[in-house]
Amino acid sequence: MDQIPIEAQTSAVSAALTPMMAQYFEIKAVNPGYLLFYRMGDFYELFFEDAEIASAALGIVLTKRGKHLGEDIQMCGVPIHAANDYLNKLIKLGHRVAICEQVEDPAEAKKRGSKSVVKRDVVRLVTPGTLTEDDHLDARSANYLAALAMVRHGETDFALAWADISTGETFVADLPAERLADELARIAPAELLLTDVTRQALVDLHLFAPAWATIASTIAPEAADSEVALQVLRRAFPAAIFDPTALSRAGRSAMGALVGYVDQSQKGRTAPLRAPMLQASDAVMAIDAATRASLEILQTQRGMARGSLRQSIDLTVTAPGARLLANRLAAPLRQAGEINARLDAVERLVADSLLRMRLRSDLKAAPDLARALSRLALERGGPRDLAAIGKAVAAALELAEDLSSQPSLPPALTRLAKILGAAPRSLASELSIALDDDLPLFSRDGGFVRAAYDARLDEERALGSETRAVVAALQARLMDETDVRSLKIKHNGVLGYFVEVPASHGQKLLEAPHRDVFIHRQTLANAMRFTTTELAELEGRIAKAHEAALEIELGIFSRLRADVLAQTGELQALADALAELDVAAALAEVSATRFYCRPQVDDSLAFAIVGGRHPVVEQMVRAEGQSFVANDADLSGSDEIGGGKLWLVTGPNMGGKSTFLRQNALIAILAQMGCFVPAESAHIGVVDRLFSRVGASDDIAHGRSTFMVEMVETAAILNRATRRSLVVLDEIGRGTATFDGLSIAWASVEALHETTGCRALFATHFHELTSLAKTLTRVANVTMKVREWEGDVVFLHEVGPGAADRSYGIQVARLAGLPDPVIARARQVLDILEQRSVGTASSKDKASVLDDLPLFAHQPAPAPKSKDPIHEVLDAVRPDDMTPKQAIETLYELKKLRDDARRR
Ligand SMILES: Nc1ncnc2c1ncn2[C@@H]1O[C@H](COP(=O)(O)OP(=O)(O)OP(=O)(O)O)[C@@H](O)[C@H]1O
Repeated sequence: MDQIPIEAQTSAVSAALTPMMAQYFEIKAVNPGYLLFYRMGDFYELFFEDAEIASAALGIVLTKRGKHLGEDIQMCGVPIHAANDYLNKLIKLGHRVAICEQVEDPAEAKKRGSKSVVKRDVVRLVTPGTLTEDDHLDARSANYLAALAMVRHGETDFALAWADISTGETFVADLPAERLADELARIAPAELLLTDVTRQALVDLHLFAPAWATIASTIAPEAADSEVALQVLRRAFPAAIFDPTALSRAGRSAMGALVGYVDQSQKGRTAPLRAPMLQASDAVMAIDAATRASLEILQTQRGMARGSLRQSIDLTVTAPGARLLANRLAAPLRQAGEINARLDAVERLVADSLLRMRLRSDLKAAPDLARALSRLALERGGPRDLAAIGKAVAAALELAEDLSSQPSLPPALTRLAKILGAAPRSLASELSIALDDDLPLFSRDGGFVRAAYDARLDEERALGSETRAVVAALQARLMDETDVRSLKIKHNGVLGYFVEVPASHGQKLLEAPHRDVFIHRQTLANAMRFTTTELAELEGRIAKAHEAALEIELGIFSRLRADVLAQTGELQALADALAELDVAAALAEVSATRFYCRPQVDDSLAFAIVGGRHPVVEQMVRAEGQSFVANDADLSGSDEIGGGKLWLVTGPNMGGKSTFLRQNALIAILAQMGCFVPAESAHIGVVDRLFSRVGASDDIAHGRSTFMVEMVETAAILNRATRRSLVVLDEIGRGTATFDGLSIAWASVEALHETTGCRALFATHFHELTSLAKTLTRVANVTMKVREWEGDVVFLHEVGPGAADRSYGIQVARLAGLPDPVIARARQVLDILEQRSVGTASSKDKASVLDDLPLFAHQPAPAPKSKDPIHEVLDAVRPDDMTPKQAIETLYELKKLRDDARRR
């Protein structure tokens, strides 16, 4: 546990308990639901229940000090210098914190009487959705605050507004109830604001997802009132850039709640929220939460970045680029025109590797402009943020130069070049002239303005250093006068400047004649410290010069800050352009280095992939020195033939079905986000909704079994998929009795084919389903090829026409290490079951055969395997006796034997 000196925490409490507690309760009462960080000297103190919560969460000592209504007051505290870390921990655990500062000098309070309490006020509410500091944020992910509003007028019932106050991005969308879950899964807000009434309505409609409970923050009904919202929004955005009446009532209400909450949390400071972008519901590919999870788009099902699509293709070189890439992956487009415009930019950069390299290298010099700008606007920024803005502008100008010399740029890149070229050059040069190379984090620390930038500042600084020379001269003189050669003038935070002599010389200075000059300050074990009137005077002069210099620096800081904020709009546009260019160059880099191809994207119902690969598994397989087997998929259809094709995929476990299914869904996502795809060629008619259920798992936490989850999700697909959708389903119906499962799978395939007409891949172990291809015209059977070799199964990972005749379940079980007796027994049972189904025995006989099957005790020993040439070689080998040359030759021999066996 962290130990914080208790005396330091408690002295102030016992000194003025009652009036201070009164103040504490007053502040606490207006900030319900927040842990109150109550500033006392160098600590933030927490009391009562807050103290219990914080001490448990942070692992810090809980103390008791003083009494309130006869009860001990629980208390704990965190030191100011470490407060950020503690705050971070609390927010990550889902707490909300009110920061209450002393807002007057304690000396002022004393003037009102010795018992007066220093005035305090809450200066900021810190919640998961309102973070701005780099320490609290993941640089490469957005941090959204969302507000969900409901207006039950029969028109648009729900609207969602969301913003990242660390960058200013703001969005609003009207949403039908059934799309709420999809949108929230896409945006993944850190905090969701809603009223109790809205929450209850969602619960009643069975729309309140359990996961939302952890991010929900309740707001008062007035905060979401659509009329109040109008006023809030008119105050927040100039009429020229945003007209709140253009929003639906629900939209207004959501935006009003969002802006109101941000204002309240920042206590009078204005977050640089941008005019909200209206999101049309048909602009992006609909991908529900289960599909996102199953395809592991932004993170794996275990919540890890490693292994996700995002991690695999994120070659961006800036944090804003990484955030934009994640947003694009989460929201692939639906308009072929827009998709192709993005692809044009990528294609241009794929073709010109020199340009791509230059852009990526120049982009590296561009810091996170949007976040620096936001911190400056919220008065939380320092000199480094100013410098970041200057550097980003300089990088933008450099990039504009790179692009301007290029012939035949596609419109998307021309647009970016134009925005980058318009970056405020004079601002960047002013910032680079003004700011030093080595910068402190806070402006209050001073020392960040370059020499020769401001004549008055130089003067004060010179005065400061001159006076330091005077101190050195004084030291030399005192040395001579006292004849103590080891006399030194030193400085520390407690005493300021002082004269120090070794203890052995101390007595001399306490006596005449020196005692008239030297005033004793402190005696240490081996030194004695003094001051002199002259030294105190000098110290005053140094402090004054330092103060004057700091004041000038702070003046320069606020002027530069104002210059920057005056150009907020232009700088935000610049930040967008930098991020867009980074994404285009990164996607081009992925596409070029991994041999992706440009997909043909149009409004047809095509889905023809030649030589498709799984973007993530391919990387993993390659890392292990193996090669990935490319596979074709053709689900293309047309309205004339009633929709797209449905492929029934059979094959053993581990055969590569899931990989094949997922890779096609991921190829659709990559194409529609504007990236090349891992294939030799791809023709994709825009997919409106993507559904993927691959490897469903149970949801015990929410009381739903595997089978129930699977059925709920299948229902969602059958009800919501359209002819333009792509559906990827794995083993529907496996979680129940065979005949029930088969019937459900059968009926689902029929429904997808007859009613929906979507393009679909349907993997199954029910081989009976493959007969559907005979009756349903757009259904085709494909299978994952395997080869049997000496009782083992070799997976070729190759998709070919036809249906699997066997499941190879027992071979896979053996590979997985099931004990030999169990495997042998399984083979016996399988033989008998297979005989039954072929019908070589009467049913009575079959039943009795099964009854009579010997159990483990009587079963024969597993048949000896035929001699394996590889084992023979291995048995003969004695590594200790081999030379390196012999070893390598043996390795070649083994590999050849394995390859020969495979070919057999
Ligand atoms: N096309 C491929 N090329 C190379 N290796 C592959 C390919 N497809 C799959 N694999 C490898 O095979 C492993 C198993 O694949 P996958 O999980 O897709 O099989 P499956 O048939 O879906 O099995 P299950 O039904 O048990 O989930 C993968 O982890 C991967 O290492």
